[in-house]
Amino acid sequence: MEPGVELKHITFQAGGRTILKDISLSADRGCFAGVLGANGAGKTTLLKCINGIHACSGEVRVWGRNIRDCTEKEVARLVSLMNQNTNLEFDFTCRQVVEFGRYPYWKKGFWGEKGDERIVVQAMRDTGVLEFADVLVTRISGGERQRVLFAKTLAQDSRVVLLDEPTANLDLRYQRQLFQFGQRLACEGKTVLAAVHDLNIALRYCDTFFLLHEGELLAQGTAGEVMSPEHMRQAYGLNTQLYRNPVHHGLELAVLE
Ligand SMILES: Nc1ncnc2c1ncn2[C@@H]1O[C@H](COP(=O)(O)OP(=O)(O)OP(=O)(O)O)[C@@H](O)[C@H]1O
Repeated sequence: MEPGVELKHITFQAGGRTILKDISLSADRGCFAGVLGANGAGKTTLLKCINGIHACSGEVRVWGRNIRDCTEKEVARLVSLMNQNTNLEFDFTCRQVVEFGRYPYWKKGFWGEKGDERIVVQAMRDTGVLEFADVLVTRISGGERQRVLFAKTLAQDSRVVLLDEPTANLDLRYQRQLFQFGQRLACEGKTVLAAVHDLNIALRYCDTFFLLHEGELLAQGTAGEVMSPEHMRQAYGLNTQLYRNPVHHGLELAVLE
């Protein structure tokens, strides 16, 4: 079985600079991967190469298909991206935003396929935003908007789910809920990749890690393989140590200075 996401020698250039340099990686179906790296390391750019927003050199394969051979709607059925900077300045209701997640399944000009309403309502219920369904998305808080965007991502029901700093505006309870959803999607067999700054939340919920540094893939694999003191020093300039949390017994990363 081919991996959920496979990148072969991806290079991306913009503004006269090479932002991603010869990246090859593979993420299995059913894995929840944390994409790590300092500010500017290339995490967002990498996610945008996977869903084809950025035209890069090399090969991007999703569920065994080269995304260059797919139509826009085929790509959207294969990959969804929850973006940290999605512009929601238009006067759509929260329900309409979530309904847009069903766009890849719409027949020409048709809004709301049969069965879509059930999927949309379920996604809003799961993310706790059903009560805002008829409220304009410009009238809710940043964290509530983030949850509406996640509901849209759930409604899109793609094989691969890309989350770019998905918990940036979320309180503790919804951060946990979102990562638990990531795990659930992976258990359903999807491939989930999340760009994350909070390494301890990544350690708690992700099973695979990719560490970027200045546009290059520094390490990929388990927490122990990726978050070694040498890699963390190189990527973040910090002395760190992985240890087992005595309360929940999972791995955590301590910064030693
Ligand atoms: N379209 C572009 N044109 C020029 N430079 C770009 C473009 N997009 C990104 N960059 C640069 O590429 C580098 C990587 O950006 P990217 O947003 O992928 O980093 P990141 O790891 O997601 O960072 P952060 O953690 O701060 O969100 C940055 O130095 C950024 O300034």
